[in-house]
Amino acid sequence: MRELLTPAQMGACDAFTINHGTPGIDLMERAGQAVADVAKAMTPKNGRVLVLAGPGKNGGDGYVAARLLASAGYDVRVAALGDTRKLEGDAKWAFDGWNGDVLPATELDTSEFAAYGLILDALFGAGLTRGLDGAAAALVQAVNHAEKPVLAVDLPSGLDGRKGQALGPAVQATSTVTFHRLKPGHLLYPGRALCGAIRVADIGIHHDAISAAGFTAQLTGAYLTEHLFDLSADAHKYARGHVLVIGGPPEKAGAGFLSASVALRAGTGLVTLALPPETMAGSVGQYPALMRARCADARDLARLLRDDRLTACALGPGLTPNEATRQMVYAALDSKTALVLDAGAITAFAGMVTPLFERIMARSAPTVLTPHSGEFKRLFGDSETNLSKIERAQKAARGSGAILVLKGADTVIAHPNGRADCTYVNANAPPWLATAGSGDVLAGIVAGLLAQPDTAHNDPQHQTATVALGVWLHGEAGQPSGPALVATDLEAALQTVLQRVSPSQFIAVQG
Ligand SMILES: NC(=O)C1=CN([C@@H]2O[C@H](COP(=O)(O)OP(=O)(O)OC[C@H]3O[C@@H](n4cnc5c(N)ncnc54)[C@H](OP(=O)(O)O)[C@@H]3O)[C@@H](O)[C@H]2O)[C@@H](O)CC1
Ligand SMILES: [K+]
Repeated sequence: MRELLTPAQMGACDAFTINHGTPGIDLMERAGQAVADVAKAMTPKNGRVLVLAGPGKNGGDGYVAARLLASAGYDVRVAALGDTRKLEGDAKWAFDGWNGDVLPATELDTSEFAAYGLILDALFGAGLTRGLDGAAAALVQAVNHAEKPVLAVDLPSGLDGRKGQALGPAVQATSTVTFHRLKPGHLLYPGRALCGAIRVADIGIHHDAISAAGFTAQLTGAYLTEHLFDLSADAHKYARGHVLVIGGPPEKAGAGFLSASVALRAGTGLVTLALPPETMAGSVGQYPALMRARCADARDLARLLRDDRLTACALGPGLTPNEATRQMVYAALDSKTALVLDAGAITAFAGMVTPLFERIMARSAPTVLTPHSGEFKRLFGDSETNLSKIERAQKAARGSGAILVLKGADTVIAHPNGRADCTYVNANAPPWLATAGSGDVLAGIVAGLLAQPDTAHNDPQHQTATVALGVWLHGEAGQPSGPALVATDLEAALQTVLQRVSPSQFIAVQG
């Protein structure tokens, strides 16, 4: 269930299934049934349900659901947008199966919406081609104004299922039932907020359909923990990797400490925090599990990176975006370690990306860039308005040679190969994870995971899954604190999450 399908890919899955012998009306019947089942759970038996049916197959699902709800004893009213005489194919079949009245939606008295227990939005789904206007826009606005429970069929009407954006008005749903697999629009903001609670219903799509139609990305999840390094009981600490984190000046030194301490928590064997002399002086006694090294400039860094036991390096948290940082990034890019570039190390290259991308592309070890949307714009611009966030991350990964972590409430992870099986969307991050230092923690987790030996080999799927695992762990760790979360809480929370999901089967022998 982890593949994400664009509406076009979902349409191809429908067509594949139909071509392999399942009539389209069977798919529509199951879709309508799934919608009716959720509707029944949302409104009391015999309650009043208003079904708004559109001009295509989304409307068809609505007519099926109307029939099933009416036969289950609900008081169902159906209003159609568009000329029902123009309905064709499966949608016409579903319309013909509805025995009750159908009111033109333009004749609805929207002030009566408040009298319904549930509004079923079956206006537009996968076939939305443009922003809503005219009668459709007015209807959607009336639905939102009514402040009643709304169940959206497949997608809230007006929402683009590929991009997760609405060009015009869009339904604010309480719940959304979609079919077979999630679509990007269910996860990418603002789409995710429009969907409410999302359910994915099985409608009997052929099991080979996705391999034939393709998918666009995968949803992260607990399954990624299979990429956690499985510690053998007698593992030497060097066998678990060694991360070098570069810390910044005293006023931003906390960032490096956050990254370094969680890199250790993520399971790497050793972490060295490289600090400029003025920060070094003030840090004695803090974080005793970390090693420290003096690093005043790029030359010092190059010297530190000559230690071939280092397996990953994180650079950027707490660093000032300037020439000195650029030189440090170049020194790190010349090394053979996995590299995570974040914050100051990203912004330092605003408007001068060519030498950065050339050097990333020349590396054999993985390089990870972790921009939030502002940092992303500084490196890649923001002119590609027709691309979804997934497509923008894939394009930026291809253009830079880096594994891209485009952060946000809907973080996208993409490998430069652009493949869907090396692209992820993360959806477990609570809103309060957007807090000072949270990005530093993420950079540390990712570096700590990449440092471990399983990830050193050059398999793009494994590397991207490891980065995606880091993003997922960060989201999991962010959940328990609630809105009071501060970044330092994430370290202990990460420990709890890893206790829960760790693959190690250590059995203590008692005397
Ligand atoms: N067998 C299957 O495939 C299955 C499909 N299923 C269901 O089918 C749904 C997809 O159906 P669909 O492809 O007919 O598209 P749908 O969303 O109903 O809209 C198309 C209509 O809207 C119109 N229109 C578009 N944009 C507009 C706008 N801005 N403003 C005004 N009009 C606009 C467009 O007109 P046109 O663009 O041609 O002018 C066309 O008339 C899918 O979401 C799922 O619910 C399930 O039953 C499972 C089996
Ligand atoms: K809909």
